[in-house]
Amino acid sequence: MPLSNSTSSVPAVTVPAAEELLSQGLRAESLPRHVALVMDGNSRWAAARGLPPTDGHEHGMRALMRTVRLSRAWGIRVLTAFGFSLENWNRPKAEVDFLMALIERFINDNLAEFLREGTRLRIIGDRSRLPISVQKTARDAEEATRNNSQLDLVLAISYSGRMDIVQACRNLAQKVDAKLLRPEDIDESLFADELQTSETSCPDLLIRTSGELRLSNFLLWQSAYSELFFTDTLWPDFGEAQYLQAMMAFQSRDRRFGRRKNNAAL
Ligand SMILES: CC(C)=CCC/C(C)=C/CC/C(C)=C/COP(=O)(O)OP(=O)(O)O
Repeated sequence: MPLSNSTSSVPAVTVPAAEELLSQGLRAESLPRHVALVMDGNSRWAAARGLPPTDGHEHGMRALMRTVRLSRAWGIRVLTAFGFSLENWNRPKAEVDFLMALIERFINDNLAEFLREGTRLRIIGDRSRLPISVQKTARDAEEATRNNSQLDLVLAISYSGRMDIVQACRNLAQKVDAKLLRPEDIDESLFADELQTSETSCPDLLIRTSGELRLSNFLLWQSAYSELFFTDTLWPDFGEAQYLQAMMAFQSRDRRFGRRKNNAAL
């Protein structure tokens, strides 16, 4: 099942069908439902070629779209990608401006494909800090794709996991203050309902590229039981081979969620 060519500038990739996944040693029925991505290493990729960081981000955008297409073809239901952290606002203005324009271009260039292929786009993070045109582009794309159900593509932009936890606490405190809730009513489920990810399941697999071994403030609450996969590959080089490797690793893990295997007695 080769993936159809799209109208965007990103080259199409060849995507294996379920039988091909099997031939690669993957079980199609136990792929992760939700994959989270920390797309790290764009600047190092560019520096290694004597290019400015912006070139790395440009190629990083292509790698993201390759990953979106592979995810859709493999039947992964949610892909959450860390596109810009709250801390990234401290980067040089020219790089920030470039990234904002890139995010807007990513949405505009791929909206037709999202609509055609059933991808729902959602943004999490502090969108009030985004340029007005990015806010509008994001809002319009979210509205246009809201009934799509093949793949949820969640872009974390101006995002901070800690900040999301803080704003959830504030919301709950206000509800307690307004006597809509008692403190003792607050449990994990009510708390998760206040997070920006309330509509989404927690990631089964979290991938970070570029050899860094940390979460960097990404999905802190949600990654409690995510399987972590780290690769030295720099994000712009992330492609089908690396994604398959992450899937293989995921399928080799024993997910117990703190329980004893098969509830075996001592
Ligand atoms: C949402 C969207 C359209 C994104 C496309 C572009 C993209 C992948 C952006 C990620 C931005 C980012 C700060 C990456 C980390 O690379 P880095 O500059 O920190 O690289 P380094 O670790 O080598 O310094």
